Amino acid sequence: LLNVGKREQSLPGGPPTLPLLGNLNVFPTAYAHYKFTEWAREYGDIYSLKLGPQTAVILTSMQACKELLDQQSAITSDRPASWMVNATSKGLHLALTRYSDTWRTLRKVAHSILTPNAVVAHQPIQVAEATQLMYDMLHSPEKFYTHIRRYSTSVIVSVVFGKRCPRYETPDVTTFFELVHISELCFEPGAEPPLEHFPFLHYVPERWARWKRLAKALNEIQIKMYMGLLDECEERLRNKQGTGCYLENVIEKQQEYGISREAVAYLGGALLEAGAHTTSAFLHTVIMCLIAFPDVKKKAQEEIDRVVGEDRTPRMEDFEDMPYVRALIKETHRFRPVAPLALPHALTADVSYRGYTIPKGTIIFANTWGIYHDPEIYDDPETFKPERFLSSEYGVKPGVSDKDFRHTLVFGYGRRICPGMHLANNSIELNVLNFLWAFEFSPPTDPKTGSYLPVDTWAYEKGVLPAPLPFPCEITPRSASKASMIDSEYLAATEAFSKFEHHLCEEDKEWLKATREKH
Ligand code: HEM
Repeated sequence: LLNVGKREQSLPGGPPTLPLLGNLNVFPTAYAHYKFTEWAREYGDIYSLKLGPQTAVILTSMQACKELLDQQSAITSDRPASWMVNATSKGLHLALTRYSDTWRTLRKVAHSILTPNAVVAHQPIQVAEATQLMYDMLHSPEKFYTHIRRYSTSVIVSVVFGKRCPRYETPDVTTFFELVHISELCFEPGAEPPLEHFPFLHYVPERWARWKRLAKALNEIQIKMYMGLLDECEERLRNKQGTGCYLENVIEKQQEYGISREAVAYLGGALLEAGAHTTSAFLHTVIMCLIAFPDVKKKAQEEIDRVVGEDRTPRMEDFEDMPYVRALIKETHRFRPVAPLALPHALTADVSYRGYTIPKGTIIFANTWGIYHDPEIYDDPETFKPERFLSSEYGVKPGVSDKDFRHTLVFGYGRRICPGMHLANNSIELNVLNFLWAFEFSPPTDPKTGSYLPVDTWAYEKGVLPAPLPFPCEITPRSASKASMIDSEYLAATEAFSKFEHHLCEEDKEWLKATREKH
């Protein structure tokens, strides 16, 4: 017991520890990336924390992340042992499950739809949904925040489960965001006590154990939603109304893949959970930056006006001709990374690194936020400046080596790197082009003075994947001809939508009929 909480000699240094607790008394329970970054400036790019008997190591340089997580990925690709993960998804959640045969199978199956080539097949529905997003923002701009959430959910539910969500009020969307909320509570650092180390906690009755109640609530909602969507896929296949969606393909090859029906449902659910909230959080941040930094918006709009002009809507191919818009997207990832600490990795064997011995079972946090906000690497890192990515490939300041950098840093590390990044990039590129082409974005004005109100670019949710908190924004079409083009393109998208509309509820069908008849 005397040694519990004490930092072993072989570990990298870190904040002073207390007996038994280690650093638990100072471990941040919200916005952990800020505190981890503050400690990195004091203890260096690799330091350790003791969470009772558990060790965690925090990496805050590209060199350490590359050498440990990318190059030694055979032993650094586990996830931390978690009672919560088992209780909520029986270890079948691709993003959270341990590095095991189950993970390998799920990852292989997921990979088959998410390669750069495979995602091309899903572009028509992505383009159609992005058109609806413009349509929604045109007709009810005050609800832009939820329109974006609807978009990102509908794209993944269509691609994965073959069913779209035309409204934010569509039951699948509201259920999903309820699920995301409970899930954030379940997986916040500190939500679950160290059950592996203090097994007696397993016996705490549910009414006193918040973690047990949260797990139960999450599990119930996941099972109901994912199994329901799987049932609908099977019904469409039986009725020969297949959409070509991902789960329909998996169901047909289920025996070949050797995975259970429950695992198929959880795989779909994991893709939805990992893909929808991340994409919408990024798009919200883009809009926040456009209103907070009007000079950037102006330059990006000048570029899109030059390349696309007034007479047509943007196309994916236009992106290649827009270096400034590309730089804007890279700077948004740097300025407010969607996953500031990626997802935690864990070691399946002891690792020797820079003279330290880091034991098997250690949790590794890659501090993407700390890397992207390091003043030794980026000139004025707290300023939003896409130009930095025009003057150097990775945006680093002159004289700094960028040999360890890669553009996929925001998507994580090693064997756990995000398998959905190509699908995500298509959504990001398409919508950023559409936003800049179609709309004028500005902060609300003070009714007394008429001047713009300040935008708080720090107002983010708590959690592992913090999204901007809802914020006010004035959105108007850039011209009347663009507004009417958006209406007609929305109508033209009806065909691309139709095969994903078999299982819509009555309210959705009525809403669609009404909006289509209007034009
Ligand atoms: C802006 C959008 C996105 C960002 C920034 C993002 C970022 C990330 C990050 C940082 C990780 C953790 C990697 C690690 O552990 O090192 C991750 C994992 C994952 N992402 Fe994404 N992601 C995005 C969109 C998507 C989409 C659209 C999908 C699916 C359709 C997806 C599916 C997954 C899955 C399944 C994992 C878990 C992989 C595993 O543990 O093996 N993500 N993502």
